[in-house]
Formats: sequence, C-alpha cells, structure tokens
Amino acid sequence: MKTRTIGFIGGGNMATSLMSGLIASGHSPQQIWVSDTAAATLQSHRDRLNVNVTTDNLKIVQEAEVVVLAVKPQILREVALQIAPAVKQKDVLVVSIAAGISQTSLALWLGSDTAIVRCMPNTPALVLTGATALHANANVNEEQKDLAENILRAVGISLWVEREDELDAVTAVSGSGPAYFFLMMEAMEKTAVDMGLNERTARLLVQQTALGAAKIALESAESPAQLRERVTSPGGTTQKAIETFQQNGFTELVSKALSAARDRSIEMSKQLGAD
Ligand SMILES: NC(=O)C1=CN([C@@H]2O[C@H](COP(=O)(O)OP(=O)(O)OC[C@H]3O[C@@H](n4cnc5c(N)ncnc54)[C@H](OP(=O)(O)O)[C@@H]3O)[C@@H](O)[C@H]2O)C=CC1
Ligand SMILES: O=C(O)[C@@H]1CCC=N1
Repeated sequence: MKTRTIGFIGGGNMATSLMSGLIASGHSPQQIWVSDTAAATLQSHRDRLNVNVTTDNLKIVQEAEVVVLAVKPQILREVALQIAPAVKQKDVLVVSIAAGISQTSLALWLGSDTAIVRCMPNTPALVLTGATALHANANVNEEQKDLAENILRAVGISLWVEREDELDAVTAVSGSGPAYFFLMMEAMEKTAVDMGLNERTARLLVQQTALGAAKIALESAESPAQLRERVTSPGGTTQKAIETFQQNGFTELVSKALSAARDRSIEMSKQLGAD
C-alpha cells in the first residue's frame, strides 16, 4: 500500500485494533495520528504503538489524508460539526466506522462535498483477521476507494456492499459477531468447569476448538451444515447436543438476536442521525 497519513478521532477499542493491525502489517506508526479526550489513553498509545497523539481533533484533519471517525455514534454529530470547517478546507477522505450513522447524516454535518466512506469493521482487526464491509458516497473517487479498501484490507478482508442499508445487516453479522462467538465460548468454558475441568484446561480446550472449527470452515469447500454432520456420529454424543440446541430454538434465537442488532442499527440512524 502507498503509505498515507491516517488519523483516528477516538482512540478506543476499535481504533486500537485498527492501529495495531496497520502497524503489524507494515504501516509506519509515524504516519498514524490519534486523538482522544483521555490523556491516559493517548499516553498508552504513544508508549505501546509509538503513534502521534493529540487531544485536538482539528490537528488530525490537518495532519492526515484519511480521517477515521472512531468515536461512539452518540457523539459523532458533535465531533463531525467540530471538524467540519477544517474538512471543508482540505481534500480529505473521511472514513466512518460508527454503527448506525448514515452517509446522509455525515454529509449534512461535514459538508455535502465531503468524500465519505462508511464502513463496518470488527475487533479481530487487532490480529489481522478483521472483516469489513464498506460503502462509498458519490464524492469518493476511485483512488480514494482503493485507499479506504487497502487500509481495511491491511487488517483483514474488506469488501464493498452495493447499498448502504446493507451495512445494518453487516453490523449485526460481523460487526457485533465476535461477541456472539465469545458468548458461546464463555458458556462452554463455564460448563466445562462445572463438569469438573480446571479453568486453564477448560479455556484452552474451548479456544483451540473455536480456532479449529473456524479454520476448517474457511479452508473446506463444505458448508457449515456438512461440516457439522462430519462431527456427528449417529447415536453419539454430538447428536445429543445438537438435538438439545435445536429442540430449544437455537436457530430461531440466533435469528432473533441478529435481527435485534440489525434493527438497533436502523433505530440508531433515526435517533442519532439527521435522517
Ligand atoms: N467495538 C467494536 O467491536 C466496533 C465498534 N464500531 C464502532 O466504532 C466506534 C468506536 O467504538 P469503540 O472503539 O468500541 O468505542 P470506545 O468508547 O472504546 O472508543 C471511543 C473513544 O473516543 C473517545 N472520545 C470521546 N469523545 C471524544 C471526542 N470528542 N474526541 C475524540 N475522542 C473522543 C472516547 O473517550 P472516553 O471513553 O473517555 O469517552 C474513547 O476513548 C463506534 O462508533 C462503534 O459503533 C464498529 C465496529 C466494531
Ligand atoms: O455494539 C456496537 O454498537 C458496536 C458496533 C458493532 C460492534 N460494536
């Protein structure tokens, strides 16, 4: 990737994942800037990642060619209005990772000429295994599209969606998705301990099993349903567990949970945005 200066406004969980991933994949920390309201957060980024830090969001716009908006959706409006005058003076690409904030809202706050890519990454970016879907507004040129895609591809896979509203589903599937797998791991670990395994053994077995299942799913041409059947010996232990999941509404529960996340993304754009 041609090295560009990337600035992050908000230095929390997701910015940390993206900055760490970018550095691990070869991006120079000297070409990364991050702003935050908390001095301790910035000190930690300077010490651990050796990136440039500031409490001044406008400095990020001045220094960076790509500005990543990585604050909570609830304060995005305030931040966008604050940086808007600086954004209007500069040919900068704005990349928003905020859940549930539309390009329409961002353009209203930042200026209608602003090149905006809205995307939805996830925290495995920290270990270069992120999954990001992106959508660009009409002001984004091909070079800027490549730039945004390359930044996110440095920390995992990145793909474009045709319609912006697909990002609500993406948020429910892969944005929030890591938490669903962690919840499953948490529940399996707890049960393993309840069954008499020690905590270390329980954690290691669950972690390696999750990793193995994900690896097989990625490397095999078979569907998850086929792979599941391979583990399930007729009349055996897995069959009992799967029947228990299914008889208790597992698939419906997953569907309900993801729909609730998708609906919350839509609701947030109405509550917090200018839509
Ligand atoms: N976490 C995730 O898995 C994912 C999150 N996202 C999106 O990423 C965005 C960030 O989420 P996440 O990293 O989890 O949130 P965090 O709360 O961890 O990070 C946001 C950071 O911004 C700081 N901040 C608050 N106000 C300002 C301000 N005015 N100027 C600069 N920085 C400020 C916060 O400081 P303080 O805490 O002191 O307020 C905090 O350090 C959200 O919009 C979310 O929707 C997208 C995909 C996945
Ligand atoms: O929970 C959230 O709202 C954010 C968006 C996707 C993951 N975390």
